[in-house]
Amino acid sequence: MTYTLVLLRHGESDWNAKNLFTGWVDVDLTEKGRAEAVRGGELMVAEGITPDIVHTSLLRRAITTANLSLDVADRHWIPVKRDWRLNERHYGALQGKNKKEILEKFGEEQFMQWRRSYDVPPPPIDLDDPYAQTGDPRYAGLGDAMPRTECLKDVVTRLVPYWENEIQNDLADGLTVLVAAHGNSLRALVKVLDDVSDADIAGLNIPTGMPLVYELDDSFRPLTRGGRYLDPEAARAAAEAVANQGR
Ligand SMILES: O=C(O)[C@H](O)COP(=O)(O)O
Repeated sequence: MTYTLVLLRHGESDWNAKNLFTGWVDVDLTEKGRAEAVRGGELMVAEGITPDIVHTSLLRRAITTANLSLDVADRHWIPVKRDWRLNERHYGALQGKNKKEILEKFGEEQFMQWRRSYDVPPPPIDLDDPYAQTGDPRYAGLGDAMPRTECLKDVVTRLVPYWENEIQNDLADGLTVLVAAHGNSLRALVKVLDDVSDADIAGLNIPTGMPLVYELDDSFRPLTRGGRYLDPEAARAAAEAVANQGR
């Protein structure tokens, strides 16, 4: 049995366009981001990929991307599951800060450590920071699990139970699963899928709005490491642009 898993990072957001660290701040898509989501759906149609169920984060940039891409594919009606475990990495006190300004203020090494190290989180966000999620009803059930910052390792830790229980269960039922999520929650999932080392994951960047398809074996291991972007040329260029953010 081969299972099909499609990963889709949301289209360009307002804060991607403004070069701001976003994390759990619930910003919308830009017009370009909406067009990317539509194009993602068109690519799935062209490849004959028909998602049977969609999993999203609790953030509107992922939810709207899923809706737009599924609408084009005439799959707007499929069941949906949403979970905070698919949210973007919480960017701590960097949320709302400009990437270029943080790079200039703290230097390349610190900037990259915060952005791409596996286990060094940014400083925690103050609970009264305007970009904290204090009191946000969608996280009311989290209690002590509510993060004030996260490194990628923290994201792997919170994502793995969701991958193993929710997503794998749907795959095992023979469903084609679409996961609409974020740059770093998808980096975490790819790390687990492809067994990428803690060091090498720093070099992996996920472009916005580009479907990445994994065919998986009975043990949910990829048949092809790294999966397959439906538009590989565009994905390579867009991933490069993500890598260079802040410069
Ligand atoms: O939260 C953010 O700022 C972006 O979605 C991901 O940012 P990064 O590529 O700088 O980690």
